[in-house]
Amino acid sequence: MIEATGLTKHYGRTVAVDHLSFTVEAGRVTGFLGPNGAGKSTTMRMVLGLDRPTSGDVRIDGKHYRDLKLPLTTVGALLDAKWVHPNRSARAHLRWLAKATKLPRKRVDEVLDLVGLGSVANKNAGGFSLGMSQRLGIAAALLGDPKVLLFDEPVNGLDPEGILWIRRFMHRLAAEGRTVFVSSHLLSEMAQTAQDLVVIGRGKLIYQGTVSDFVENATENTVLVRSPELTRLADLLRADGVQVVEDGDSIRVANLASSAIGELAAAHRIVLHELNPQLGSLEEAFIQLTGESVEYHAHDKEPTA
Ligand SMILES: Nc1ncnc2c1ncn2[C@@H]1O[C@H](COP(=O)(O)OP(=O)(O)OP(=O)(O)O)[C@@H](O)[C@H]1O
Repeated sequence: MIEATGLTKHYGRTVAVDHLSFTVEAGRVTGFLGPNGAGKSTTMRMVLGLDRPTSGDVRIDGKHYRDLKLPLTTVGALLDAKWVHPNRSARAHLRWLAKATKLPRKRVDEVLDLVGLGSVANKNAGGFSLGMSQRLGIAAALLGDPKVLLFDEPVNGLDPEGILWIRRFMHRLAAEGRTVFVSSHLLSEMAQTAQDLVVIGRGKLIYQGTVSDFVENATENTVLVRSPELTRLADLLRADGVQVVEDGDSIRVANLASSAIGELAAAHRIVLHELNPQLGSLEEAFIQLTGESVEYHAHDKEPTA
C-alpha cells in the first residue's frame, strides 16, 4: 500500500506536485494518470526517496522509504529502462545489481525467467530492443521480491505485443497480492490496464477511484435512436424532460438508459429500428477533465506580495 498525504514539491518557483493525497491499494493495478508535466515522475521519485518533499508525506506499507532496512525487498521500481551498462549481459547486469543491494545471486535467474529473458540472459543488454529493455528493468524491480511496484510509463514506445505483455504481467503481479502503481499519460491505455486510477493535473489530484466509475462519469452518455416515428418519440421523451438532439434520420438521447427508451417506445407502440448506446471517446473525456490543467511546463507559483 502507498499512502500520500499533502505531498508537495517545489523546484524553485515551479510547483511540480501540489498537496497531493491518495492511496494505492494492494492486490490491484492502479494507474497514475496525468498529462505530460503533471508531476507523475516527481511523485514517484518522492515515493522512492529519490526526491525530498517540500512538505507532506508519503509512506510505503506505513513506512518512509528512508526507514526501510532492505528497501528493494519492500519496493521495486522501473523508472528508466535504458539505465543499464551497454556492454553488460542481462545476467551480469542483474548480478551486479543483486550484489550492490545485498540480494541473493540465485534470484537473478528466477527473475530472468519470470520476465521471459532466460534465453537471452548472456546477450549484451546494450543491444536489447525497447521491449526487452523494459523486461530487464522489470526483472531488476523484482529482484528483491517486493510487495510494492512502481512503473513509470512502462509501455511508452512499445509495439502492441510488448504492451500486451506488460499489461498481462501487471495483472499477474497484482493477482499475487502486490501493490502495482503504474504511470501513463494515456487514459485509453490505463482503461485496459488498471482497476483503479489516481488522476492528476498540474500536480493536483483530479480523481481517485475505480476506472469504471471514471469512464462512466467522464464519457458522454447518449443513445442513438432510429425509428419511423422519430418525431413522436422525440416529443414523448421531451415531455418527460429528457434532452433530445435531432441528428438527420436519428435522434440522440442524453442521460437515459437504452432500456428506458425502449420501454417508453413499446408503451406507445412505436417501432424502433436502432437503439445504440454511444460511448464518448475516453481520450476526449480525459482531455476535458484535465484540460484546464494541461501544461507542458508546470505552473509557476504566484509571486508573493
Ligand atoms: N529536477 C527538476 N528541476 C526543476 N523542475 C523539475 C524537475 N523535475 C521536474 N520538474 C518540473 O516539474 C513538473 C512536473 O514534472 P514531472 O516530470 O514530474 O511530470 P510528469 O507528469 O512525469 O510528466 P512526463 O509525463 O512528461 O514525464 C514539470 O514542469 C517539470 O519541468
